[in-house]
Formats: sequence, structure tokens, C-alpha cells
Amino acid sequence: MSKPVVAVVGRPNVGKSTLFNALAGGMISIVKDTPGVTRDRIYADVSWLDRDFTMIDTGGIEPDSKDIILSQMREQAQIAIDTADVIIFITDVRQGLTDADSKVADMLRRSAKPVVLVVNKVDSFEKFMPDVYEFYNLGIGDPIPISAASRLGLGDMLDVVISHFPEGAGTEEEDERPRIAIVGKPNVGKSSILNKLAGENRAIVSDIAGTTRDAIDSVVKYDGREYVLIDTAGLRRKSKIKEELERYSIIRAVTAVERADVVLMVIDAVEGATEQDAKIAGIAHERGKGVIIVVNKWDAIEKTDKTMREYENQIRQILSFMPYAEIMYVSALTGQRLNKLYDRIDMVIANQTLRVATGVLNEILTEAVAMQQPPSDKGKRLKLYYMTQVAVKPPTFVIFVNDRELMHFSYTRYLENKIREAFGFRGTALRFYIRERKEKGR
Ligand SMILES: Nc1nc2c(ncn2[C@@H]2O[C@H](COP(=O)(O)OP(=O)(O)OP(=O)(O)O)[C@@H](O)[C@H]2O)c(=O)[nH]1
Ligand SMILES: Nc1nc2c(ncn2[C@@H]2O[C@H](COP(=O)(O)OP(=O)(O)OP(=O)(O)O)[C@@H](O)[C@H]2O)c(=O)[nH]1
Repeated sequence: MSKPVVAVVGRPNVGKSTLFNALAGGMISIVKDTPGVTRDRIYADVSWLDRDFTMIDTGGIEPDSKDIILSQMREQAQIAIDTADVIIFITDVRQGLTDADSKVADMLRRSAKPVVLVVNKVDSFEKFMPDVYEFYNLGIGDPIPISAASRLGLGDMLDVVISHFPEGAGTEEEDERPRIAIVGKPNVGKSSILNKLAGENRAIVSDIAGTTRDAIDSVVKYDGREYVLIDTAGLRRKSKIKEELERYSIIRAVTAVERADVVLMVIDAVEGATEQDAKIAGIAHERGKGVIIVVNKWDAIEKTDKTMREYENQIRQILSFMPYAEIMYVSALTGQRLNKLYDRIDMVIANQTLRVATGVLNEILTEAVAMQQPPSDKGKRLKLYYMTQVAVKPPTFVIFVNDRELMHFSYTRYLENKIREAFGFRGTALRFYIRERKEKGR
């Protein structure tokens, strides 16, 4: 099972950003007094008591009038209902209970998703607890008092959140079928690709037990093998506001990538790769998923014998953090090369699950060290003792050294290249952990 998704819903200014920052270590966004300024904070990875989950903020509200706030909160709540395993509904003890809160609570209650009702800005339990009880009136369970700003009550809140996670979430998937997510900016052709792949080869639809999110996925059969195409139908939202559309595509990508083995990162050939593409591709990279960059609408551009090379250069430059990603040029319109995607997916899965024997790894390590001297600092030189692969999906290596401080990023990169020279690992990120070990007396 994939990592659970927790969505945060709440009115402007109740403290969503502050909560995000408190849980995600202060790296996500800048909290300001102006409502609606924190556009960029959309998702964060959170760990609590060995449970990992992804928190998404469905917000992004620009409050103008009461009406707009309510309609935007409904929109947020709907996204949360469509994507999340657990919903945190956050309210503000100082603003008190509002009409919009009650309406959104009704909507959440009807969805039958687990909802955790949180009352923020309870900086003093003594002073504010009587006001907290008022929130029982929402009829969605016990209000949990917190102060996001002073980090009070967050542990109790997280205990309740993780108690709602589906059984077995975050543990190894039993289903062996490759799970494919199709992500990208608005309008690049994600639905067209999904429909084409599913339409022509669909074997069975919606036969997957598990979370409600799984229910809309399709299973396709190609060449005797089955693949699960992850659908995010509920999130195919239309909006006139560009920022909102981009936000939806990020939320859509985060929730789909979470459940995927291989991510098809779709780029529009007519536009070429953009910064927004890099943001979305970054989600798959951070999570160590297999990645195939799918350049779609290949039918729609003028081509010479240099075109592919030019595209590749431009894509490699914008998505420079994932040189390992495969690139394919397709057209959902004509179907060109779409079926070839399956072979590529198989290859990426094979690479994601490849295990290299320790003996072979250490031969590579010895040779690499002989060819390029490890870095040194203040007369102390990095020594590399031993390397072993500890995990797959993505392939993860631990390198034992004398002093972690001496292990430069560039030397890790050099070793990564040596491993890739030997084994390829095309289409998947590799992870490296550097551990210190006391020098052996010899
Ligand atoms: N007293 C008190 N103030 C808080 C607390 N948490 C947040 N605030 C304040 O509430 C204001 C709004 O906080 P934000 O975290 O930006 O709220 P938000 O819900 O993300 O707002 P939007 O970006 O408009 O959606 C800021 O001035 C915060 O300092 C709290 O626990 N106690
Ligand atoms: N020429 C050409 N047009 C395409 C191709 N694939 C999709 N389109 C067109 O691009 C537009 C967007 O396609 P969609 O499949 O809806 O794109 P999407 O990424 O799912 O869009 P959102 O759901 O809005 O994010 C439609 O008008 C498609 O007909 C292609 O391969 N070639």
C-alpha cells in the first residue's frame, strides 16, 4: 500500500501554513499576516511514530467576500474527499464557529471519509477550552485543541490522524501489477494518453479492492501482462485562474505519484519543457519513483532529423535533477509509439527492483577509488570501506566511510555514475546513505 494522503481544509487565516510549517520542519512556506499569500505551500512529507504520510493543502483561497469563501471551501473539501485517506478540518477558536464551517462540516460528514476536527490558536487551554466545546456543534466528532504557532497539542492531533489510516498502509504492496501514474501540467494530454492506453487494451475495470482511491483505477492488459493505470478523475478540475489550475495539477500529481511504481511525466511537445514541468517531475524524483518523460503531441510539430536531439537537450537542461529518466516521443492523437511505452515501463520496473550483489558493488567501489582519489580536508582523507545495497524501489545503497563530512556530493555522484555505467538503472533514481564506521585496527 502506498503512503496515506492527509488533506487539510479550512478557512483563510485559520493557521494552515503555520501548521504545515510546524509539521514539516519550517521549510515549506513563509507565514504572513495577509491571507492567501502562501500559494506555493501545497504538500509536505510528514512522519509521526514511524508512520509516513503526505499532507496536502487543498487551499489557495483568495478571500473576497463571504460567498466566495464558502464556494472555495466547498471546492477544497471536494478535492480532499476525492484524494485523501484522512481529512484535517481546521478551525479557529478566535474567529469562532462560522456558517461556512458548518456547511463544510456537513459536506465532509456526508463523504464518510475520516475527518479530524482541529481547533487552532488555543494558545492557552485554560483560557480557551470553554470556546473549544462550541465546535462539538459541527457534529463531526471531538474537537482537538492545538496551537500551531506554539506547537501545542500537535502530538495528540497526529495520534488521531494516524489512527484512521487504512490497515497496512505504508507497507509493501501485495499486488504485483505495475502501477502507472500519468502526470503533467494542464492540457498536455494526460487524459488522452490514459484513454488511449486504457481504451484499446482495457481488460477489466475497477476490480481492485482496497481504498476508495483505488476503485477508479483501470487495469489494462498488454502482451499478456497486466498494468494498473492510476486515475485521478476527481481532480480533473476546470478553473479560469492559472494558479488554481497549476495547484490542481500538483495535487493530482502528488496523490497519483504516491501510489505509483512508474510515473509517466507528460510534456507538451508544442511548448517544450518548462519550470512547471520541473516542479511536477520533482515530485516523482523526491519519492524515488521510476520516471519516463513522455513528450506528447509529437504529431503537432515540424520535425527535422535534429528535432529529437534538440528536445532531449532542452528537457535534460530543465529536468537536470533526473538525468536517469527515459524519454519517449509519442502522440496520443495518432497513437504513435504509445504501445512502446509498455516495454519501457517493464524495463524501468526491472531496474527499480534490481539488486546488485555486495561483492560486485565492492569491486566497483575499489576500482572507482583507484581511478579517482577521494576528497580530503585539513589533511584528512575520505576512506571508503564498504558498500551494500539495502533496498529496491528505488535501489538504495549504504556506503560506510571514515568521516561523513568528507563525503562530498560530487564524489557520491561520481560513484553513482560508476554504478550506472555498470548496471544502467535507466529510469530510476538511486539513493545513497553515507554511514560512518570506526577505522578497523589492522
Ligand atoms: N495566536 C495564534 N495565532 C496563530 C496560530 N497559528 C497561526 N496563527 C496566526 O494566524 C495567522 C494566519 O496564519 P496562516 O498559517 O498564514 O493561516 P492560513 O490558514 O495558512 O492562511 P491562508 O494562507 O490565508 O490560507 C498568522 O498571523 C499566524 O501567525 C496559533 O496557534 N495561535
Ligand atoms: N495534436 C495533438 N493534440 C493532442 C494530443 N494529445 C492530446 N491532445 C489535445 O490536447 C488537449 C488536452 O488533452 P487532454 O488529454 O485533455 O489533456 P490533460 O493533460 O488530460 O488535461 P487536463 O485534464 O485539463 O489537465 C485536447 O484538446 C487534446 O485533443 C496529441 O498527441 N496531439
